[in-house]
Amino acid sequence: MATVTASGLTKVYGEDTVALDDVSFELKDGEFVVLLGPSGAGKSTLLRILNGLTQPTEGTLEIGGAEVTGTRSDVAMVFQMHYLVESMSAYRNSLTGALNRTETVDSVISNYEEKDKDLALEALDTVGLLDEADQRAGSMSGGQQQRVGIARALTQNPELLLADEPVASLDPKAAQEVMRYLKLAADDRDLTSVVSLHQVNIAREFGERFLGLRDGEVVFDGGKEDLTMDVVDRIYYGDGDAESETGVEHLAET
Ligand SMILES: Nc1ncnc2c1ncn2[C@@H]1O[C@H](COP(=O)(O)OP(=O)(O)OP(=O)(O)O)[C@@H](O)[C@H]1O
Repeated sequence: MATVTASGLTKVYGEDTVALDDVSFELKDGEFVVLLGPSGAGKSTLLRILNGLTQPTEGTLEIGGAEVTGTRSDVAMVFQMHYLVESMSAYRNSLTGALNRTETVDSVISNYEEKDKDLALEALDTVGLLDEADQRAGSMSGGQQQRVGIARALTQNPELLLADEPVASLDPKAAQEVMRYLKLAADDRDLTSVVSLHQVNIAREFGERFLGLRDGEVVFDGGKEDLTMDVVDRIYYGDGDAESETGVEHLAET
C-alpha cells in the first residue's frame, strides 16, 4: 500500500511534444485506478514517471511521502508484452521479480533467498498458476503468460503496482481473466494500483476510480457511476468542452 501524490507533472519530449501537461492527483492507499485515454494522451508517459523510468520536466511525484527520483524496488510494472524467458518455467520467471530487490552480484549468480522462492510461489498461487509452476513459459497461452508476468511483478513485493495496457494483445475472454487475477492480486495485497486500459467495458468492470487523459491533461477523475458513455466519448473524442464538463467538477470533488 502506498499513497501517491502527483503535483503539476509535466513532460515535454524534445522541443515541443507535450506528453503531460500539469497533471495533479492523489491516490489513496489501496486504490485501484484505471487510466483511460486515446492513443497519445500520455498514459504510458504517466506510468513511466510513476515507475521512475522517466523524469518529469516539471512537477513532483511522491510515493509514500517520499519524492521519486528514479526507479524504486517497491514499484512494480506489468507490461503489455510480458517479456518472459520462454525457455524457463513459470516459477523461474516469477522468481526473477525478486531481482529488482537483490544486489547485482546475487542476481548474476541467481542466488535467491528462501523468502524469494516463497514469494514467487505465493505469487503464482495468487494468479491461479501454482499447478503450472513447472510448465515452460513458452508453452503457455497468452493469458497464462500475462498472469506469469503479474506473478513476477508480485514477487517484487511492491507497494505500488502499475500495468501498461496489460490485456491489449489478448482476446476478450483471456483479457477478462487476466484482469480478474490482476484485481484479485491488488485486493489480496492491498496494493495501490494504476492500470491503463483501452477496452472501456473491461475498465468499467474492474476499475474503481478512473483518470481520463486527453492531450496530456486530466479531463476526468471519478468513479464508475460518473463514467457515462458521454464522458467516455469526451475522453476519447473530445468536444472542446471536456474539461469544463467533466474534469474540473470531478477534480473539485476529489
Ligand atoms: N520517448 C519519446 N520521445 C518523444 N516523444 C514521445 C516519447 N514517448 C512518448 N512520446 C509522445 O508523447 C505523447 C504521449 O505518448 P504516450 O505514449 O505517453 O501516450 P499513450 O496515451 O500511452 O498512447 P498509447 O495508448 O498509444 O500507448 C505522444 O505524442 C507521443 O508521441
